[in-house]
Amino acid sequence: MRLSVPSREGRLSKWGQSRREIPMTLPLVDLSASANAGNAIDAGLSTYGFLQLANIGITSAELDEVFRASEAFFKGPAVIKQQCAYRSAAENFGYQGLLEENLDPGAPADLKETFTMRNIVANPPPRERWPSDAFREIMCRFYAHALACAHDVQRRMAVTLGLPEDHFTRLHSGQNVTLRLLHYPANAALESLVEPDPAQLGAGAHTDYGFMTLLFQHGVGGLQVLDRNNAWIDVPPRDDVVVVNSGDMLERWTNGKYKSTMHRVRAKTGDRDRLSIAIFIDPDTDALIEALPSCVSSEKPARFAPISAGAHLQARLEASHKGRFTQ
Ligand SMILES: O=C(O)CCC(=O)C(=O)O
Ligand SMILES: [Fe+2]
Repeated sequence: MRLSVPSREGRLSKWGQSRREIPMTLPLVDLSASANAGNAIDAGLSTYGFLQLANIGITSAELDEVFRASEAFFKGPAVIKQQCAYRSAAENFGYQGLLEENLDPGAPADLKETFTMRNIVANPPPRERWPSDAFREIMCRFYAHALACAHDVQRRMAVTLGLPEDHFTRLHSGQNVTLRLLHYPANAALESLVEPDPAQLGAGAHTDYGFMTLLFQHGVGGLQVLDRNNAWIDVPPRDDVVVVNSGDMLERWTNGKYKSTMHRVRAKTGDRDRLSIAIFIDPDTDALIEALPSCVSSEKPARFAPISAGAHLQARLEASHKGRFTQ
């Protein structure tokens, strides 16, 4: 089954109407300090679809190790990148180079390169698809820990929504949970490789596809979130927080209560490359996403038709590939 992807204009105007103004600083929720973190997460995702979480359980040493491996890979030889090349949306694993993805399918291709890793603990691709054994071990360890931390957040969210604690975790085994390293080269590097279109972005405007995304930035900014006045608000990098945003499926699950907010990454114009790490917490393929009874009432009838998570993810990934990967 293929799902249609709304046009860029349609999506922009839809979010333009439903979102609140985004403050200069996103809400910050400290998981270790607040017994009511679930309520604060609920407030942030209902109001903005974005927030910052502190003390999620991942240490700066762990993050540094992943960022170091990421930097070494992206700086490394093209032959290794090609050995790990991305093959298909169905597999959702491997290296994509500059201009190989359009997160906004209606805009020029993204000025970034990525290494994507779906379901790598339960079902890792063979050894020869990885840059090295050490890289694979670092990524698998980080993936497992990040998923455990995300499950902790999901348990708090379920309780706040009046659901059994495991309501979301049991549908997020890892089958579609995806770790992604992203590299946005600075201008100098870009100019030597491609001729940038002035309208071209690091990552085109988009909403995320799944339940939620955890995003670690690393000193160099560029992430922007669209507010209801159609202004792009910078999300400055902080080493001590993870940015969390709700995706399309969580918006549907909560009947629009939690927003799947449009965001993008500016093209790098400074002299420093940007690195980020995203973990897409996406539901298992057979999960049926339909509005939670507690989010539907006579005043708020169900706004979205039920969908299968797998079909939605596949359709959005394929739209961003524009026929580049056909295997
Ligand atoms: O790299 C970033 O800061 C954001 C990337 C992003 O939004 C995505 O890959 O969905
Ligand atoms: Fe995103």
